[in-house]
Order: sequence, then structure tokens, then C-alpha cells
Amino acid sequence: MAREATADVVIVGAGGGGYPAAFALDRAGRSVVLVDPIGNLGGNCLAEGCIPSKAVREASLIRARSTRAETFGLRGTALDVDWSGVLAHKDRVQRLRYEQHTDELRASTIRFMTATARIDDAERIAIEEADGSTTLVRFHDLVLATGSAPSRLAIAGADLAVTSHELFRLGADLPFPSRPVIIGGGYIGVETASMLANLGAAPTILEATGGLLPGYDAALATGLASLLGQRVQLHVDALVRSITRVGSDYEVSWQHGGDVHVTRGDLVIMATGRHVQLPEGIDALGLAPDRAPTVDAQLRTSHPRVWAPGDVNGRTPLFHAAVRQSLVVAHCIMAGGRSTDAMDFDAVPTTVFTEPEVASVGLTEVEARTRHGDVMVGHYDFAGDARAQILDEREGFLALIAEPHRGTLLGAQVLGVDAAQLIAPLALAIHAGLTVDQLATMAFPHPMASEGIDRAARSLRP
Ligand SMILES: Cc1cc2nc3c(=O)[nH]c(=O)nc-3n(C[C@H](O)[C@H](O)[C@H](O)COP(=O)(O)OP(=O)(O)OC[C@H]3O[C@@H](n4cnc5c(N)ncnc54)[C@H](O)[C@@H]3O)c2cc1C
Ligand SMILES: NC(=O)c1ccc[n+]([C@@H]2O[C@H](COP(=O)([O-])OP(=O)(O)OC[C@H]3O[C@@H](n4cnc5c(N)ncnc54)[C@H](O)[C@@H]3O)[C@@H](O)[C@H]2O)c1
Repeated sequence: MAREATADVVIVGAGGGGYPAAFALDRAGRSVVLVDPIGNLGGNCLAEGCIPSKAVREASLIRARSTRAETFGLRGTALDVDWSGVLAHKDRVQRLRYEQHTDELRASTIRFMTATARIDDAERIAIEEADGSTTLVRFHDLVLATGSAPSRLAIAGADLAVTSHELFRLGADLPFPSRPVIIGGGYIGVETASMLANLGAAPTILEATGGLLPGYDAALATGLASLLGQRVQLHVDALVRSITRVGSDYEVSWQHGGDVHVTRGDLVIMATGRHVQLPEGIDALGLAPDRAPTVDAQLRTSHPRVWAPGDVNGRTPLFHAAVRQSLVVAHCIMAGGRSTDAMDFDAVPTTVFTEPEVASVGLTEVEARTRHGDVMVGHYDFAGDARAQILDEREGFLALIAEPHRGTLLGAQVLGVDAAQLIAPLALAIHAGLTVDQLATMAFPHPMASEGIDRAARSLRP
């Protein structure tokens, strides 16, 4: 017999889309039930996404820098890689963050349930715990923050490939892949190839479209391809057809035009995108079970008391975007459902943690021209940048795209030194509606790469 309970708000999924709302609503005095089978906060990002992948990447950066030590007048052998030690560092960071989240939960009055939720009817959710017990919770508002999961290609031998989940999960124990074949040249493909190459592997990327990072600004994508291509074997227009096992190796068969090619490796990593996850019974809320719910700027679905922040709505599937959306939802629920806050989807920065880094916000030049006709483009080349010269990482650029009349910033793209940091003030500038004139009259710190923002903006002034 199911137990019955009530809550002001039930939040399904405790990732970046779920837990920030839970804490904000809890602090505001709402009764909150938060449900996730992982048994802790952080969702995919902490379990097998952002955090563990960036912990491994950091080890790879330290090693990559060490191989260039002589440039800086430092002698000695390059660092050897102890892969199990690298994974142990990753696990330590994941555990540390899980402990921190456990403390945060304890300090709140959120009712956290390690369980899977399914929709019972339009007013109630069924929460099923591992011991088989079910609690039916009647809610006023329901937040669906159930995120996304890796998509596998429907090809022969797909099960022979691993995904980022097997690579980065807590306790991951795959042997170091010396010759990984990575299917997909999107975010995960290029980041994983870059970090494994830094650790001594010889990766191959097979990308189905005509270039890396489909959807990104063309100059960023081609710039990355030419630099990453020096360390990683890249094949574009490479449509993967099948995977077979050959002894302890794998063969990946792919088609390029009319030709069929085979690439051999010791691990196949499938990085071909993610699909949204929705709880069972979602149709009882009037939502489609097989596609991302359509949301407005408040993350409200077609049901006025059902909200869908984060990866689940498919709009900007990134952790920081999920967190901001979660807080928008919390503010609107606190205001009794009124639209007192809004998500600015146009100002979400995206960052690709390759070497070199790639980052972007707002419109690309092509998108800006399509929407606004004429645009101004300010350019800064890192070849002349003091910090880039000190680091001996002189390839790359920073571009600003502005509307020609007032000079309002519409977009920014960065390839190279500190791109992942530089994009944050540029996102703020777009969100705040700043003009290139305002950026040109700021003094950014010297000798840091942020001077490039000011310099690119100044290039647009008489
Ligand atoms: C390898 C990798 C690297 C990444 N790196 C970055 C990065 O560097 N920066 C960045 O911004 N983003 C990165 N991302 C993306 C980021 O992880 C996601 O955008 C983010 O986790 C989305 O948060 P979310 O809360 O919407 O969804 P999720 O994190 O997917 O959380 C959804 C939660 O819902 C739970 N859930 C699902 N169904 C149910 C149910 N029926 N009942 C109860 N609970 C349920 C799941 O267990 C999960 O914990 C990366 C992703 C991957 C895979
Ligand atoms: N730095 C970050 O913020 C970060 C890092 C990793 C992941 N993520 C998130 O995780 C999501 C998933 O990442 P992802 O890299 O799996 O997806 P993605 O959508 O970025 O890239 C998937 C790639 O696979 C290619 N592909 C599809 N079918 C193919 C086939 N048959 N053969 C060869 N290539 C094929 C696609 O053309 C595409 O380039 C991202 O969209 C992003 O939201 C973000």
C-alpha cells in the first residue's frame, strides 16, 4: 500500500536543473520533495560529466605544459602518466563534492528521496524507492529536471563502444586507451581526444558532418581543427557504420563519400549526442513522452504548474544554463506562478575545454548578418597578445560582433588563451546590452588575455 504525502513543490532530478531551485524554495519556506536515484546532488555533471572530465583534463594540461618546459628555460623529463592515479584524483574530486552536497542537504529541510519518480496523475507523483516502497506525493508545482542521457547510434556493434559515462563515472576503471577511436567530433569527442592526446594517446575522431563542432562559428571550428589536428587524427564527412571486435582491438567502419574505411583502436568512445529523459507517465500532464517539452522564458511547460529547467528542455544543455534556469523557476514559483524572472537564452556562454579552448556567446557573424543585415566585427589576434606570448600559445583570436548603429554587442567568439574565462564578461556584456564603445572604454588588466576584449572593441572605433 502506497504512503501518501503532500508538498508545495516536487522536484524530479537533483542535477543543476533541480537542486538550485530546491534550496531556494526551501529557504523561502516552501515544503520541497527532491527525488533522484543517484542519492545525491549534481546529476550527470558530477556523476560522469563536467566535473570528472575536467579533473582528468587538468592532469592532462599539467603534463602537456611539462612537455614544453624547455621553452620556459626549465629542464627535466616530461611527466609520466599513472592513469590509475589520474582516475584517483578524479574520484577524489567527485567524492569531495558529494560530501559537500550531503552537508548542504543536511543543513536544509528539503525532503530528499533516493528514488525514481513517475507521474501518477495530473496532481500526484509516485516516488518509488529501491526497497520497492512507493510514496504518492500531491504537489502544487512540479519541476521536471530529469536531464539527458547518452545517445547510441543504431549500428551493428554499438554495444562494443563506451560512452562518457563509463569513462568518467566514479570508480571508472577502464585501462588507459592508447589508440581510442572517438565517434563524434562534438563537445565530448574533441574534449576527450584533446585530453587523452595530452596524456600520451593517439586518438582518432570520426565526425559525420563536414567539420568539428557542428553549429559553432566556422572560424572557431576550422581554427580548432587545424590546431587539434596536429595531435589528433581527424576525419570529417566520416559516417560511422559498424563496430567489430578483432582480438583485443576494435575496428570501426566508416563511409566517406562512396568509400568505406576502417580505423582500428583499443577503445571505441561513442560521443554522438544526448537525448532528453522524461519520467514515465508524463502524458498524464499533457506532455509528449518522446520529446523535449516546449518551455517559455520562465521554463513553464504547456501545463501552468509544471516547469522543465535544464537539459530536459533541450535548449542550452550546459550545467551553468541549467542552474540559472532552475533559479528562474524557483523565483516564479515563489511569486505564485507569476513571471517575475526570465531566462536569457541568448546570453548563455558555451565553452569547449580543448587545447586550445573554444568559447562563444550570442550570435555568430553569419547569424548576426542574417538577422541584422550589416554588422561590425572587431578582431583581436592572440599572436600579438602579451599573455599569449608569455605562455607561447600565440594561435587564436577573439572576435566581437556588434550591431552597426548603436554598437550593441550581439556575439563573441574566442579561440585560444583563457577562452573559457574570457567568455564570462562577454556574456555579461550581451546580457546587459552593452555596446562596443563601453567595452572600449574599460581598462582590463595587463598582461592578461582580457586585454583582447578592450583591444577588439577599440578596433571598431575611429
Ligand atoms: C562528459 C560530459 C562533460 C560535460 N562537461 C560540461 C562542462 O564542462 N560544462 C557544462 O556546462 N556542461 C557540461 N556537460 C553537460 C552537463 O553535464 C549538463 O548540461 C547538466 O548536467 C544538465 O543538468 P540537468 O540537471 O539538466 O540534468 P542532469 O545532470 O542529467 O540531471 C538529471 C537528474 O535527473 C535524474 N532523473 C532522471 N529521471 C528521473 C526520474 N524519473 N526520477 C528521479 N530522478 C530522475 C537523474 O538521475 C539525474 O541525476 C557535460 C556533459 C557530459 C556528458
Ligand atoms: N564543455 C561543455 O560544456 C560540454 C562538454 C561535454 C559535453 N557537453 C554537453 O553534452 C552534450 C553531448 O555531447 P556530445 O559530444 O555527445 O554531443 P554533440 O551533439 O556535441 O556532438 C555529437 C557529434 O556526433 C556526430 N555524429 C552523430 N552521428 C554520427 C555518426 N554516425 N558518425 C560520426 N559522427 C556522428 C555529430 O555530427 C556531432 O558532431 C553536448 O551537446 C553538450 O551539451 C558540454
